[in-house]
Amino acid sequence: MKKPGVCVLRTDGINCDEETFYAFEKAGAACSMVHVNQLRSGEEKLSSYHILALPGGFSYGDDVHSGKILAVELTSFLKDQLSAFVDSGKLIIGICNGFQVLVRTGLLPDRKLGEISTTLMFNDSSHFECRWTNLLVEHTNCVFTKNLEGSVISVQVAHGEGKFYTDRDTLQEIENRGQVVFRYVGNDNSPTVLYPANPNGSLNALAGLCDTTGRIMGMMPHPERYVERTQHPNWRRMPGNTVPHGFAIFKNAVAYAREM
Ligand SMILES: NC(=O)CC[C@H](N)C(=O)O
Repeated sequence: MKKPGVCVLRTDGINCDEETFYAFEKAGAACSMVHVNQLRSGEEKLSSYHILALPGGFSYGDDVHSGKILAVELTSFLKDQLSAFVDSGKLIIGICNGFQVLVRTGLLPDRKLGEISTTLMFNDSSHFECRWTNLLVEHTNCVFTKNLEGSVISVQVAHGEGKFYTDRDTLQEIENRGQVVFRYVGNDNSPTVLYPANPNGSLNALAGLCDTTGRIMGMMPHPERYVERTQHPNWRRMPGNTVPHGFAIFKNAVAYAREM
């Protein structure tokens, strides 16, 4: 069976492309590193792929606002390609900087290119947060978290601008439509807005969300950093058959794409 194709999008400052590439290849996809300029020149086309992966990092050095410049490239030079990709029902995952890009294109929360209704802003702690966090996986129609619903997973965060923020009505709509996929949880496994379990102060402890189709998902934590047991600091004390928590997200995406 032909492997689903993943476009791992690169540009200046992206630094989690290699791990994202590795995670999707391990999950059974055929990945390509594609620089945004290759899409802009026509050398590469989004339509050649089943999944668009926006990796983490510091695209364009986080100048203006983290993810902003790449978001502008996507909603201007690549608007038609991106719209066609979304309308064809394909998958998009945005991890950390990639999530910041997705909210600044308007693809999240409502697939409205160019209409920004939410943001990821500076952490309440006012500094870069880089450590492991625990996330509750909510019951949603998100393709990436199938069969993970109700579980608590451990995933790393590494960001300076991770606080999810929006107006009260938009937040209520996101909640009412069941678009919140991940929430930061404390030691009692319940969602918290309290530091340090919530590393940035995100409203409603929101760590990731999807659009209403469940095919576009963005999250601040890095699942690609936990697709091998030995990536966890306690791996020596874990059973040999431990399934790394981040891996299921990539496996779900590839399984869905195989059926497309
Ligand atoms: N790891 C990342 O993708 C970081 C995203 C962004 N540069 C921030 O610091 O918030």
